[in-house]
Amino acid sequence: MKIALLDQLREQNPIVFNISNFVTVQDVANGLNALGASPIMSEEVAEADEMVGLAGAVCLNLGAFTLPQVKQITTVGQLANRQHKPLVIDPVAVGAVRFRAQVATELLQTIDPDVIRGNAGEIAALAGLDWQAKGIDAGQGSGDLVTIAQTCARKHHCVVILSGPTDVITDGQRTVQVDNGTPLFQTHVGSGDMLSSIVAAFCAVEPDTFEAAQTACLVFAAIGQRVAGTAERMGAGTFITKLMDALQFTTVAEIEAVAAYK
Ligand SMILES: Nc1ncnc2c1ncn2[C@@H]1O[C@H](COP(=O)(O)OP(=O)(O)OP(=O)(O)O)[C@@H](O)[C@H]1O
Ligand SMILES: Cc1ncsc1CCO
Ligand SMILES: [Mg+2]
Repeated sequence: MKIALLDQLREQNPIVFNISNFVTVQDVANGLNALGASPIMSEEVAEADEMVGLAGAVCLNLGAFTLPQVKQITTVGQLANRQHKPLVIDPVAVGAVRFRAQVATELLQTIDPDVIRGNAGEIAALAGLDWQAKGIDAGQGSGDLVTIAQTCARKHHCVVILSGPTDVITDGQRTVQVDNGTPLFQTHVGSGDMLSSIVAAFCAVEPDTFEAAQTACLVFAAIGQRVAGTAERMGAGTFITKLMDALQFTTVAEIEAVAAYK
């Protein structure tokens, strides 16, 4: 685990090009910015080539697309592949909505992501395994999470992050599990979207995407865990405010002190 990559990220301040959703776009921009990356968003396909060109990595969030946006998302993904920029996909609610699953499946036939980041319901759907997803949430299932993540990684030939109380990060062969975190993440819609964009930021500074992905998960979850530990009864509003502060100020040493992974 290369936790020191956080210092490298802050030093390099990589540009991360995000196609976000209208629900969480501001969290994604401010989360990246607070951590030390440089976010940029766009909805216009005419500037896609230039945008991908200036980015260190690209994150495509499938949270609330329209059909014209699917065209833009596909073009941006293809440009990222062509320009050899790391590409992260967040397949929001593909386990709960058939239309989304169909669009995501088609997208994955035309572009090659470096990382797919989703919760159990989303990753199980892309793995083709049984699970009862609930809207944007993970939902219920009885399958083994490591097996689900590995199946998805082997099927789509990329690194997969299955996030939740424990994050599973795998390239289909190697697997790491991050136990840090706090249930407070679930009180803020967009925690997952922030994580996906932060994974892209780490991919921009570390060519080994398996290393980048696991470090991003550990850094984000450990920072949230430290925030949760600062008050006995913290609510959703305070958590996100303090999380933004902590993304900015938490040091590598402070993360190393709480890091829990196997
Ligand atoms: N119960 C939990 N305990 C500890 N950490 C958690 C818990 N649930 C989620 N997390 C953490 O929250 C972050 C977001 O992951 P999550 O799986 O909730 O994403 P998501 O379902 O896509 O969220 P959303 O779509 O609402 O943005 C990750 O860092 C994960 O480790
Ligand atoms: C609530 C919601 N609906 C579509 S996207 C989104 C935010 C989580 O990605
Ligand atoms: Mg999500």
